[in-house]
Amino acid sequence: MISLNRTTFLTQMGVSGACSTSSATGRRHPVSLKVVSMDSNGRAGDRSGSVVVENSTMNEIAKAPSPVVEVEPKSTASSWAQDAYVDDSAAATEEQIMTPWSVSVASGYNLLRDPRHNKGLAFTEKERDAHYLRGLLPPAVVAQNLQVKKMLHNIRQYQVPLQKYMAMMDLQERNEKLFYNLLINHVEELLPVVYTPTVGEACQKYGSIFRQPQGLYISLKEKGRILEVLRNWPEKNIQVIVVTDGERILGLGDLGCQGMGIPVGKLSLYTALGGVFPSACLPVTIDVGTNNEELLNDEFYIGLRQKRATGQEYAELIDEFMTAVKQCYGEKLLIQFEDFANHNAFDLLAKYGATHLVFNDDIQGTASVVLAGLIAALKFVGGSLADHRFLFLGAGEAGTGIAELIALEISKQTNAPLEETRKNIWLVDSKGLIVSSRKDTLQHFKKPWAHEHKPIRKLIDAVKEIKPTVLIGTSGVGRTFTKEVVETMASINEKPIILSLSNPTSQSECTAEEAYKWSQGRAIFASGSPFDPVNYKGKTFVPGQANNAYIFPGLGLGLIMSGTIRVHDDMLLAASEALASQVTQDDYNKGLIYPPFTNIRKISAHIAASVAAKAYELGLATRHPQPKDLVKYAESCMYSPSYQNYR
Ligand SMILES: NC(=O)C1=CN([C@@H]2O[C@H](COP(=O)(O)OP(=O)(O)OC[C@H]3O[C@@H](n4cnc5c(N)ncnc54)[C@H](OP(=O)(O)O)[C@@H]3O)[C@@H](O)[C@H]2O)C=CC1
Ligand SMILES: CC(=O)C(=O)O
Ligand SMILES: [Mg+2]
Repeated sequence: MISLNRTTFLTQMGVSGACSTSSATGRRHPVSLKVVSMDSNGRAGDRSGSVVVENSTMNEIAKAPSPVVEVEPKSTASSWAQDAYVDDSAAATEEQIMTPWSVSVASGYNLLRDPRHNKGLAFTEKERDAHYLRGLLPPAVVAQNLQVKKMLHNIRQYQVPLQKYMAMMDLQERNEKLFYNLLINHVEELLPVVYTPTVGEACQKYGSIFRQPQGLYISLKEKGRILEVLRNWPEKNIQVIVVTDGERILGLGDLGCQGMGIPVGKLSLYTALGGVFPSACLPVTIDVGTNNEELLNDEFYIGLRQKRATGQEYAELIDEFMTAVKQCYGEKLLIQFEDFANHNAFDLLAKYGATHLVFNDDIQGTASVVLAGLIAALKFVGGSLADHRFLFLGAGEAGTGIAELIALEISKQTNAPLEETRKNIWLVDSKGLIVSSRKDTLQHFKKPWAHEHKPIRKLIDAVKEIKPTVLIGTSGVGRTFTKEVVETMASINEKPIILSLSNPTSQSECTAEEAYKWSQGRAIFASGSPFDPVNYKGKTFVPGQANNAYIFPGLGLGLIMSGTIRVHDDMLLAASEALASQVTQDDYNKGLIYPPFTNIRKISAHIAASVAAKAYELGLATRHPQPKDLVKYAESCMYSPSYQNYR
């Protein structure tokens, strides 16, 4: 049995119009949300409580009275999306995974409560008649753009960012298309609401603001039953999972189960910025406990109240998860690891990189976005990457990930061995400069950076000694780029490149204002979380946002649309080059090394096309034939947040 998304199934079955049917009580009433689920024996049962279809087979369901059908616009996009959803040849059979098969058919009261299909006041008169909505809505019929205007107005009324976040999450749970229309069309204003910095505060307070669950929670309680848990998710055709175990949420540390805000936020960017269909996205939090005492003692904490499981217990749960999702969703499922602590992150990437389509956003996505910024920054500082010296504060996932990709790019450009190109890159961790005398005590991911040098304890001394042209903050500790550090960078360089990557804003190594003021307006500056433009001595400086959000949506789209089965470093390099190529002269004139997020869908299409092209070149793409114009193809694949007409 193939699995279909709701719309595809209904369209293929040729069903249209609304209908009446019998409920469990025998009362005739308009079909409301009908959710038919099948057990392993092919029997269907009710999952909504509104309509029961017992002992039905697929054919019987197909013959069932006609439900509401979305009329898909005739475009390549919808055909790609539908193809993508039905193409689960690599996935396990229904019998193997015992997944209940579900079809939702919404009308009437339940249609208004189905976020994927709800249009609120935008339902037309015809739709109100056809779908049993008469009387359930006030008389006004409004266009989607007016709804967007109203929501934006309402959100702007909130002074507290967390309230804006909650309003956005409520909207996502109420009317998905309106949520995405609003986010896509006001991305610069709303990205800081659904993403960093506000999502950080939301995770810290997730328990107390918890209303409607989002995403899938897999805790130690579900050990041995993960396949069964995946079955409870209403969508079967998942193309991308963002998963965290909550141990390193932004620079805020261990937030346990409350890290869920991150996969939810990242996946909403997959859709808004990269055009991946929301129904194909699955946010997951793996809860193995938390070592955060404050949360363990918080009466509103939503996770397991125990210390983190480690070692074999941890590994077994992750392994069961990785096996189950591949079995359920197939080999082409993209799994993005997010905000794991570094003592697990590198090992998970190495282990599953060989068997799954996995990608660590903190290590690889961050590396790709920073490399893009550095390529663009060469316009200001001249030379090639090989001419520069790099110093990092922070030698974890982000720091060593970026360092390695820079070294790889230089190695490719100069044909110098990787070991050689690493020598211009220095990292400082919490114990000081990473040098060879520390090698025996270093974690494995730091060892390649242990160069010959006398030990140096403090960042400022490392800056004076190494004389970097580029200073990158990946420490997760705010205000560590002090006045002295920035001034020293400015005394060494005409145009010092300073990137404060740590999130959220409170953890940024310095603010935009500090970077410009202390460097007398000479710094090329970008930060992980957004800062407002700064006025210094009558001139306006616009800081860029060096955040992996520029990369992962386009990278993910490129992998998905080409049916790629493994991530390769060359794809990260291709993504960097594609992003850097999107910085316009106008952006350079403003001092920017990243293009504005306003054009992000176009940028993502270019990134997706470059990644897909690389995947085809490497023989890792499985979707054939290769589309002629990959940029156009990527654009045509993207989810549209405009309402569809219901017959
Ligand atoms: N802008 C972006 O797109 C991204 C930003 N980030 C941000 O980067 C930060 C770090 O993330 P990640 O690399 O995953 O975290 P890790 O925990 O893997 O690494 C943190 C590193 O910082 C070092 N460190 C901690 N405190 C200090 C200090 N006071 N002085 C010097 N070094 C210190 C640690 O040292 P030690 O090893 O000795 O413990 C470690 O090497 C986070 O704030 C995160 O939000 C992450 C990914 C993407
Ligand atoms: C942006 C991001 O992934 C982080 O701060 O962890
Ligand atoms: Mg992250």
